[in-house]
Amino acid sequence: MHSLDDFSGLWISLVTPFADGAVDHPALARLVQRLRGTGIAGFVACGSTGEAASLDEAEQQAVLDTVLVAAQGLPVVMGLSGYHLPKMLAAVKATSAQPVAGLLVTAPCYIRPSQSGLLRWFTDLADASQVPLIIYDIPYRTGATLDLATLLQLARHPRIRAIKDCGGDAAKTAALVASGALQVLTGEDAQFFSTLAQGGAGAISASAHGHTQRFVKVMQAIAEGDLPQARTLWQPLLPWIAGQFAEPNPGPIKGWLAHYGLMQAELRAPMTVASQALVDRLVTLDQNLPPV
Ligand SMILES: O=C(O)C1=N[C@H](C(=O)O)C[C@H](O)C1
Repeated sequence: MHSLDDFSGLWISLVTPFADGAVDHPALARLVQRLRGTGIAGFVACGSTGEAASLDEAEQQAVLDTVLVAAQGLPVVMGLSGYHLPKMLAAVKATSAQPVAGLLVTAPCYIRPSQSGLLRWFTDLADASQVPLIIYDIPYRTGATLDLATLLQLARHPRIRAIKDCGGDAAKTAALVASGALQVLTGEDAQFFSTLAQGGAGAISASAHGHTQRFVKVMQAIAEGDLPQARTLWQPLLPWIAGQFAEPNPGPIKGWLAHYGLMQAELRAPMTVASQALVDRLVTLDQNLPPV
């Protein structure tokens, strides 16, 4: 699967399993194989949920290789983040030459550029890429806020197609969806329903590693205009989603996956495993969910 025009649907922002300090490639491949037939649109490798910040370049490439093989043709988007423009340009060039559907790219973290600096950053990266870019708007991680006007200007670039919206600004989300300029994918799992109901294109989600078919069915019900059915499926999931972010992501989802024997609950420092109390709470919530 190569470059994609349409990023709509549910994308799983994959965790990176570890075993004894190393990337656990067999567990990663099993996870992808387990999820690929659930009705999702595709996978994101090396997002924030994938602990990309703790992987060196060779490990990131190896994760991408494993996901591309295991996905068996389902689209794969690669996460890229940094604050050194020449290094980012090199990473964009090298990664976009591979069979990825797109790149998920953050604003530069820590340095807090102006809006014109952000415009330049994303334009330079999009110019260097052979595949579309999804702007990963996450000011609470990067320290940089992208204004609506900046995003609308970026949307004019032929290779900037979508936004992963963690902007925390409901008015900006609504205006972006209404503009039709970019496909809006929520990156805040609790806003899955509201983004889709407003006409957003989908989600890039960490928590949808679990109860994936329920997420997909909510999406389908909204697309069919069946809001009562969508609400019935969605509302019982909310405490579970809140639990997934009650401690730093991806500790809870890794703990939950480990509880079901799908991988080890291992993170790289300074990220930490979820508390046993939280994992127990998530498992109890699983048991109380009505069937889909
Ligand atoms: O890695 C991601 O993509 C996601 N990251 C968010 C975060 O910053 O923790 C959460 C979202 O579900 C997906």
